[in-house]
Amino acid sequence: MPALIDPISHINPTHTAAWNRLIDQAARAQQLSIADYFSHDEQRYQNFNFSTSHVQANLSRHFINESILADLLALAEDCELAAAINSLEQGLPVNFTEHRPALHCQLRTSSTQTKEEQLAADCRSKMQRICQQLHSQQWTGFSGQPITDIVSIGIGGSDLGPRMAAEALTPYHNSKVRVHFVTNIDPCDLEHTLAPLKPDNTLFIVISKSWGTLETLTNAKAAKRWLTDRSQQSDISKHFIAISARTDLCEDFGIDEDNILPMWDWVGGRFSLWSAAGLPIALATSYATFEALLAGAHDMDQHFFNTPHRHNLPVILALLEIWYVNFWGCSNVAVLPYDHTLRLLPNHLQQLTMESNGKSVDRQGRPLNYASAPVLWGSAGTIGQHSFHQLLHQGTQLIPVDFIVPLNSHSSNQAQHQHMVANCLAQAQTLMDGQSSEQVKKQLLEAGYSEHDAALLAQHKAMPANRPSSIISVDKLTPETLGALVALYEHKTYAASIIWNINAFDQWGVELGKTASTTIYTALQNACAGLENPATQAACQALTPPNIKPPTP
Ligand SMILES: O=P(O)(O)OC[C@H]1O[C@H](O)[C@H](O)[C@@H](O)[C@@H]1O
Repeated sequence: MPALIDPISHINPTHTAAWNRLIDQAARAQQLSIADYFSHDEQRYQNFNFSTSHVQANLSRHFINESILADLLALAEDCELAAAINSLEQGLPVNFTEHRPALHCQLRTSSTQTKEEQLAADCRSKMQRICQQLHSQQWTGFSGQPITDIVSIGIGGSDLGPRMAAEALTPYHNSKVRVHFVTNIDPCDLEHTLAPLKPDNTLFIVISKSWGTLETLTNAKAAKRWLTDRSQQSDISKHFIAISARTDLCEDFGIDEDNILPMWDWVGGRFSLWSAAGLPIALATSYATFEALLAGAHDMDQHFFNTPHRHNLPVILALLEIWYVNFWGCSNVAVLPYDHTLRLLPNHLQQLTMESNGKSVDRQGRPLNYASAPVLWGSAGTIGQHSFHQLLHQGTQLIPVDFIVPLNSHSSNQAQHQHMVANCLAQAQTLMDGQSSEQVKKQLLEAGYSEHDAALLAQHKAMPANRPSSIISVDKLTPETLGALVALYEHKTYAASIIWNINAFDQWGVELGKTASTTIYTALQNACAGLENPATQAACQALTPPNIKPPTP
C-alpha cells in the first residue's frame, strides 16, 4: 500500500488566535439581540446579502457583525482554507485516507483538458444517446413495446441525489417515460413499485459504484427474477442498464457491455449525481436539462474557487456553521425548503453533510477537542410549521435554520405561491423577533383574562426571540439554480471540514454495521449461532422462537 500523504495542512483550529477572539465575541454577542444589530446598522440587510449567479442569501438575521465576520474570516485564514480550496480545484488527493482526489467539479465542466474531464465527457455522450433512444421510444423491450417506466435501484449517494433532483425538476418531466426509485432492502419497496408495472415496458437502472452494496444487489436480483419470470434470460440486455465503477461485476450480473456506464473512485458517492448516476434525472426530464443542472453547479464551482472569502457564499455559510456549532454550542441545524418539489433536499443534504463531516478524529487521527458536523434535518415548508416548528420557536435548543425559497413559482397560481413566500418570511421574522410575555399579557388582559391567568398564560405563549436564520433564495427553481444550490452545500461542507481539520471525503463509519448485518443474517438462519453480543443474541432468540421456521434464504 502506498503511504498516506495528505496535501492539506494540519491545523487545530482551537490553537489559532482567531478561535480565542471568537470565544470572546460569542460571550459579547450572547448579550445582544439580532434586533440590536439592525438598530445599529441601517444597511444591515444589504450588508449581509450575498449573491452568486443563481443563488442569493440574506444572512442579516444572524448574530454577526463586521467584527465577528472579520474574526471568522481570520479563522479561515489561520486554517489555510484558501490553499485547501486550491488543492480541491487542482485535483490533489484531498481524500488522503483513501489515496484519492475529489474530482466531482470535473464532472460539470465543458472542458476536456484533464483525463477525468475527457472520461466524463465520453460518459455524457453515452448518456445522451441512451436518453435519445428512450425518449424517442426507439428502445423497445422484449415484446417490442416501448419502455414507459424506468426503475432506478440504488442507495445512499446512488439514490438520494438523483431522486432529489428528479423530484425537484418535476416541471421539466417529459411525458414519454416515468422514473421510479427503489432503495430499501425492505422487499416491499421494490414490490410496491413494480405492482402497477409490466415487464414489457420496464427498464431497470442499477446504480452502485462498488457493485457490492447489499440493498442494491438484492433488489437488482429480485428485479431480474421479476423480469425473467416473464421473459427470457437473454432479454436482460433490453431491460437493464448498470452504472458502476466495477464494470466487470456488472457483466457477471448479465448486463450488456453497451448498457454499462462508468463511475470512478475519484467521485465520492454523495457527489455522484453529476455523473452517470444522474441518468435517471436526464431520463425523467431531458438530457439538456441534465446539462443545465451541471452548468449551474459549474457556476457555483467558479464562485467558490475565485471569489474572495468575504463574498464567497459557501465559505461564509461554512463559517456561520462553525460559529454556531463551536461558539454557541448548537448541535442541530434545520434546512427548510419552501418549495414542495425540493422536499427531498434535506435527505440529500443529510448524507452530504453528515456522512462527510460526522467525524471525531482530525486528519492526523487524533480525537477532536471540539465539535464537528451538527445534525441536519428538515422538511418542506409550510408542512413543518404544523409540526416541529413548535420546537424551533419555543424549544430549549438554538437551531439555526436555512430557509430555501424560489421567489417565482412554476405554477401560474402566483397568489397561492405568495402564501408560500409570506410564510417563509413570517417564520424567519417570528424566530428573530419572538414575542415578549409582557406583550402577550397585555393582549390577554384586553381580551378579558384575570391578572393571574393572563400572567400565567403569557409565560406559555411568549416566544423567545433571537433564533437565527438564513434566507437562501433563487429566482425560480430551474436546473441551473438547483445545480448551483446543491453545489453551494457541497462546497460549504468542504470548507467547514477544512476548519475542523477533518477529511470530508471518506465514510469509514458506515462499514462496521454492514459487516455486522451479514453475521446476524446468517445467525437468523442458523438458530442464532455465533452471536457474541448478548443483546443481539437475545433479540435473535425473540425474533426466531423455536416454533417459527427460520426465513428461507
Ligand atoms: O454506490 P454504492 O457503492 O452502492 O454505495 C452506496 C452508498 O453506500 C455506502 O454505504 C456509503 O455510505 C455511501 O456513501 C454510498 O453512496
